[in-house]
Amino acid sequence: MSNQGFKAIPSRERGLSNSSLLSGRTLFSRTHHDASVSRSSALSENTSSILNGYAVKPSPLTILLTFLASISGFMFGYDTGYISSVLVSIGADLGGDGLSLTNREYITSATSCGALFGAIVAGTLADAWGRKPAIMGCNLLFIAGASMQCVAKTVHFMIAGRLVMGIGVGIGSLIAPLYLSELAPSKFRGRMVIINCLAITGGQLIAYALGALFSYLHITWRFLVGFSLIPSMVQLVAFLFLPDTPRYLIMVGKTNQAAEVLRKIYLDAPNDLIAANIAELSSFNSDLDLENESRLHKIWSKIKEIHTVPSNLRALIIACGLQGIQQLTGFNALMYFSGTIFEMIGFQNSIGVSCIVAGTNFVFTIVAFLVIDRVGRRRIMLWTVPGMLVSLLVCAWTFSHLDFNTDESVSVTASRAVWNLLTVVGMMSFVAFYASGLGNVPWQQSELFPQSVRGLGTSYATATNWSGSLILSMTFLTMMEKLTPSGTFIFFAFVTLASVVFIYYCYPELSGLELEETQDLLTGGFNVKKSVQMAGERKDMATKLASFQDNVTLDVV
Ligand SMILES: O[C@H]1[C@H](O)[C@@H](O)[C@H](O)[C@@H](O)[C@H]1O
Repeated sequence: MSNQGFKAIPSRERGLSNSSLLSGRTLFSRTHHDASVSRSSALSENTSSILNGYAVKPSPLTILLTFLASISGFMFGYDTGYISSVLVSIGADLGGDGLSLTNREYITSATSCGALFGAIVAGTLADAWGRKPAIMGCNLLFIAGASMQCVAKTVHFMIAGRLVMGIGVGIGSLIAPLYLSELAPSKFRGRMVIINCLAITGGQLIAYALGALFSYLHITWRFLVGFSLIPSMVQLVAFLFLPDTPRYLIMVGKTNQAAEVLRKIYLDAPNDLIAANIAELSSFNSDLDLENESRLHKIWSKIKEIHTVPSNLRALIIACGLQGIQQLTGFNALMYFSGTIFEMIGFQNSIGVSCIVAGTNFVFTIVAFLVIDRVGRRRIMLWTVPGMLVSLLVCAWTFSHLDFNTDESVSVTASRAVWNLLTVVGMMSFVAFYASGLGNVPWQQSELFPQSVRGLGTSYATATNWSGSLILSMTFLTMMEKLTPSGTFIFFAFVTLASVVFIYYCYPELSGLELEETQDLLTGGFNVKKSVQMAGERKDMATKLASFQDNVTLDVV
């Protein structure tokens, strides 16, 4: 097939934004006279939206890529999830009389430290090598890290294995949602990224459940770690045969390959439309302007671009803000320490109770999956984050009626049982509200940034996430001791209140927007009101298009 129709032209030669949208549109309408096209172009804004109309349901390739890319999410969840039961079962396997508290802390936080480092470099790697090689690179790190842990005989070697695996987790936590966002037709984008979140929470649940099962059956923890080798090998081998995202391929000028992938995503779309779409996407590609620059110069230009272009800076504030509040509102404290908390208030089976937290998290991620593209990111957040706030206050209140005496076995009186039950209900409702919104929406981060700084921007945001997770895991138990459990949960409630204000004023509705349209929206302000109005218009347009298609089908019949 000829490359002529969609030769990538540097943006400076063509002019950006609206004019480029026009060029794609005009090229398309000039070259295509199909009836279905003129009806779409009458209703749509750019070729991506027109293409979107052809994605009635996700194509087989889209489904395959979504599930295979989400293995990275599974690894993220499984690797952060199995450690709590491994720590309990290691005993003296790493030498000495068993693990000291400090060693436990080092082994646990090595993964978060590695992940923080991985997140910082991941965006730049993804831009330099491509999304697909970055996914394969993190598989190699998973495999190396897990193998090191399986054979570890000393604490130091175990920590090194956790660190190597952590770097893979950090890179994977950025690349999988980035890969999915760049691949997805915009009407499925939210759900496709949430499938990766389902894999994270599912991985955590499976790790907890297997941990409980293995310790019950007295199976060595090394098998629990070794199990993680299977999904990483599957993903590594599968990606040898799978493509990179069309947007990345266009970014590096491989337009023929991009066309091939687009054809498999939008099965019924005419070739001219795909050519026009590639021409349009190329016009957003400022990387072509830097074609002859050194790699270091390119990186520096991107760093400058993300801080000095106001719309990029706003995107950065939103992405880092959401990732920061995802962690600092305290969810992972429950994920990592719910067993400890429940033990403190007199529950016997702490691993079982931790499964309840992980299970609720997983189930409500399914709820988010079902509603995100229909209800919208902003609306979900404005409904669920206040719910988290109320649940945290309930927990603070019930904690104040409980005696946190870890040394004595507490006899369970009737009134204590009621407070215990209320505490569990408060925590489960906190987790449910979290998982329906804040647990997932921040991972839609890629849609905030334009192609040229998408890798870098998501690196900042993912690094914020891992820093928050590290801070929380290092301070939570101390906070419980110094501020009291009620005080700690009131602190989280304050952070949650501030988050509601942040979301209300700074987070526009991005559902249904093409990735290239976000930059326009964030120009001149956060434009929250305008975004809500545009979301309404897009919904109307989708309804009109659907009824138009129905009528055309009826006419044809
Ligand atoms: O989105 C995920 C998910 O909510 C996980 O359950 C949590 O452990 C992660 O920190 C978070 O990033």
